[in-house]
Amino acid sequence: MRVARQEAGQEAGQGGAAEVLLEVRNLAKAYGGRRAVDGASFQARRGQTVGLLGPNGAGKSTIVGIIAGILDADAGEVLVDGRPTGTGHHDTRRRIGLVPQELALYDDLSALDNLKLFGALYGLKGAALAGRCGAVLALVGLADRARDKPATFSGGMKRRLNIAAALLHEPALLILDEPTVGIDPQSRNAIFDTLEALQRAGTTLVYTSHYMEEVERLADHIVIIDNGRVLADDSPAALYARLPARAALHVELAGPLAAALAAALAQLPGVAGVQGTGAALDIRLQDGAHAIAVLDWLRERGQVPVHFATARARLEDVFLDLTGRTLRD
Ligand SMILES: Nc1ncnc2c1ncn2[C@@H]1O[C@H](COP(=O)(O)OP(=O)(O)OP(=O)(O)O)[C@@H](O)[C@H]1O
Repeated sequence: MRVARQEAGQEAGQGGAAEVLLEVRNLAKAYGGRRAVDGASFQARRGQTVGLLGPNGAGKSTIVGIIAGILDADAGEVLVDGRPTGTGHHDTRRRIGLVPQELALYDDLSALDNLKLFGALYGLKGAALAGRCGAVLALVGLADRARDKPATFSGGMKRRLNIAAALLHEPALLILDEPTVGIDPQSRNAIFDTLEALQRAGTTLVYTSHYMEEVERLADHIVIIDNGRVLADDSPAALYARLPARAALHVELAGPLAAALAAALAQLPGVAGVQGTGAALDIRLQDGAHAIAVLDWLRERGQVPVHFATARARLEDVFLDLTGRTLRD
């Protein structure tokens, strides 16, 4: 998959490093007095998948709305292929497809007629429109449901139809705003299959999510957003390398741990942090070897775990380290 994406960049004539397709510079937007986006900058190279990761309210939808030209920024600019997007720049906007969080489908029309309607809005007609409708339905795995109405679809199937609609005009950049929220695992996998096919074809993707595991699976670059600001902008491997805690120990005790013991636990050598209250604790460790010493320390104080498990650190912990909060509080 990565090889195919590199080739897509090379076809664009850039040799090893693909050229920048999307450039977001110092975006800012406030609603009333509240800053939703506060000086956010990042790039997507051609053929790359950028994961925009942040908790609810971080500003992701506002950023992608500005990129897609459906919201105006207070400051900053968005360039696609070096040219501005936004009001009055229809040619550039045509290079972008947006799959919004809110579904935009007509329940009374068949899946195919929905697509014909969206395609007509992009100026497609006749055989070209029919061909694109067939191609995008096949890509999202809904070819056999073309004549059915979205009213009869599951939430995940509706979302796949929404992705199909955003692809009709063959955008170079596809933006997906939390496309898997509230859908069944089967549709989630179907969406990932579709996105991986698009990656192989060289489409640049911007994927917003508050699920690190999704971003980690799909993205070759991760931009972490909180309070409208970019906190980190790196490859998954580089983000892993930053983690001060490389392992985690989950412990369930017979009863709640006294506050004084919890405080002492957090100070033990090799312990990078303790989360959780009561009997269930998540202890972050500089490396997995410290788990034995921590378990011994607890046992010596009469705190024998009823259950424990160790795990390697997750990329999600990068957010915790940056903000002191989890992605999903
Ligand atoms: N139309 C609006 N009017 C007022 N405030 C808004 C509006 N849209 C967003 N906000 C606020 O701006 C901030 C950023 O919201 P945004 O929807 O961009 O975040 P998000 O990261 O996409 O979150 P979510 O995952 O919940 O959609 C939040 O504080 C939100 O309440």
